[in-house]
Amino acid sequence: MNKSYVIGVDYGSDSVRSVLVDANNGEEIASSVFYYPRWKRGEYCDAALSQFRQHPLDYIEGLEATIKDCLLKSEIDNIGAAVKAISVDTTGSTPVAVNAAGVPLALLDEFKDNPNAMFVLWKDHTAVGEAKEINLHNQNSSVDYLKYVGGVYSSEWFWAKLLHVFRADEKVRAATYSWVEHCDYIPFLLTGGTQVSAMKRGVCSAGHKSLWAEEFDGLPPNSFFSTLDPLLDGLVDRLFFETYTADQSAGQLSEEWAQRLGLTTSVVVGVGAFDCHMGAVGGQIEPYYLSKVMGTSTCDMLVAPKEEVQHTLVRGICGQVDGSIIPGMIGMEAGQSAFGDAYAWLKQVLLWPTKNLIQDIEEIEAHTREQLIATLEDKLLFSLSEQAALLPVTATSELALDWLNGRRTPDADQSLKGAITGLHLGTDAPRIFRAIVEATCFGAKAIVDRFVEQGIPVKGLIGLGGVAKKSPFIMQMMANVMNMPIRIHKSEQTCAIGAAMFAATAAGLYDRVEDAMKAMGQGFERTYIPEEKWVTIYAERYEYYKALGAFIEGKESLAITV
Ligand SMILES: Nc1ncnc2c1ncn2[C@@H]1O[C@H](COP(=O)(O)OP(=O)(O)O)[C@@H](O)[C@H]1O
Ligand SMILES: O=C(CO)[C@@H](O)[C@@H](O)COP(=O)(O)O
Repeated sequence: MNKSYVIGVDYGSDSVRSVLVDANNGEEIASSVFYYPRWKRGEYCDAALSQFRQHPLDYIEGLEATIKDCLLKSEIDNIGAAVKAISVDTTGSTPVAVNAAGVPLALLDEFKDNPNAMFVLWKDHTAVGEAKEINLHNQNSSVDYLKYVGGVYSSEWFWAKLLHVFRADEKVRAATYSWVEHCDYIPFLLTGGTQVSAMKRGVCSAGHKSLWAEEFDGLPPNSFFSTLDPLLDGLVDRLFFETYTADQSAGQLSEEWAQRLGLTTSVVVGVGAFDCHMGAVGGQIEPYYLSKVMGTSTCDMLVAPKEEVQHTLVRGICGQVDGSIIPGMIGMEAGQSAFGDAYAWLKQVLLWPTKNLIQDIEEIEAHTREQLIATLEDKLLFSLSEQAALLPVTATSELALDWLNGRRTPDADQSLKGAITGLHLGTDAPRIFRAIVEATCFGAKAIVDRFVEQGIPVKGLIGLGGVAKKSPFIMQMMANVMNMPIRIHKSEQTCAIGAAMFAATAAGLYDRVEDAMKAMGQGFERTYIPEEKWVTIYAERYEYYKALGAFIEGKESLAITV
């Protein structure tokens, strides 16, 4: 029997990963990773301003390189003809300004080095002011357009970002015809789209970030946006009306891309969606289980049958959208803006002297310096975890707040900041690390609490993503803090595998993505069980965490009024 293969492409924050998968059983034949070169050099970004932009060429080069690499590594004869479909997931909201042909402005010579003409990465928070304005504007609207996105609009999302760019850059504004999400752009590119008006937009990005809802007959009307800012007048008519679930086809591979990749034009390209949504499917999500994709940030995904939850609005999450994860079910998303990024921050602080001062020590040869830095970079989090695991936890241990990149859920507010308290002369690096890890676990508990308070039961936890796989220390603490077992999925590339499952469904190899999930899912590798002896102290400290959060929030609003 001829085998069928599918490709899943997962665009993360730092790299794009592709997997070539046997569509019958989910066996991973090959995988390939490409780190965005311009992003790695820190180009077009300014962390102090929370500006994070990505050049479309980083994405396009990575797409070609990883898919070709997978095909080459597979060593399967005539593999090009056996690939049936490609699906793509990306971070989001990561939108870009495009011309009428759907070309991101940064691909035009005039804008090639202009960060405002590039993709505005999910973690770019330059639009904090615009998000606040959208929230106020909605309060004065006769229709609550934020009801399906948790009642609060975030600076991480589509409208806040595009309004910010329009205000900041007149030239970009004048050249813009429409705006598109990264996850909708890549399928459009692969299918050779030439008119942005014909681009198939996914319901996932549209519903969670752009305020598209069936109840509103699509996006909010032009009057909502033109009264927010006249610069937005008319834009909504150049965006989109229809949306599609990710099990549908966006078209077939164009002649140009078939040639570039060594595939055929009969390859089906699936409709795109966000990484964590496809990741939840790759990680075999079940109704009312919170699938936690734990990487740079977390995305906490939950599905529930439509008939059971369609009248329950959950406040303060990142949206509830019909079909955003599994077609036919309501997909709910919540998350933390910094999870692994909080550990990465501490790592960078601790490595600062090594990275900076060591350059001046002539006695150390250049390659030894580089080796030393690389080794420390590799080992630091593992070794901090080992030491932190040995520490006692008491009511007075150092306490931290995880809002280093603002707070996504509950109740998005990206202007909030992190904090560490309870420091003393005995506080060392492992103790600070322990407190930060604990804070990220408390942040995760606040999300579960919010779902439960709002009438959505959480029956269990599924752990996915880099941190879930790499850190037994963090996962055990998560189980202890939550007082709930957490099952870790086997898959190393859950998001890309999820994309491959959607590709197989879009190509018609399965009727429903649930069937693909069953046939291609890799199962779970281990479960962390709460340790009785720690549960009580974490429950006590969680109350301190909430009090610290309330204090910091109160202090900030005081500072603003002063
Ligand atoms: N040993 C470790 N312990 C805890 N966190 C880690 C460890 N190694 C890497 N990380 C964190 O994992 C995050 C990257 O997660 P990953 O899922 O690989 O990427 P992405 O979020 O781009 O999909 C980084 O923020 C990093 O700080
Ligand atoms: O916010 C979303 C999706 O809504 C994610 O794309 C974003 O958190 C990025 O995820 P990563 O942490 O890079 O895996």
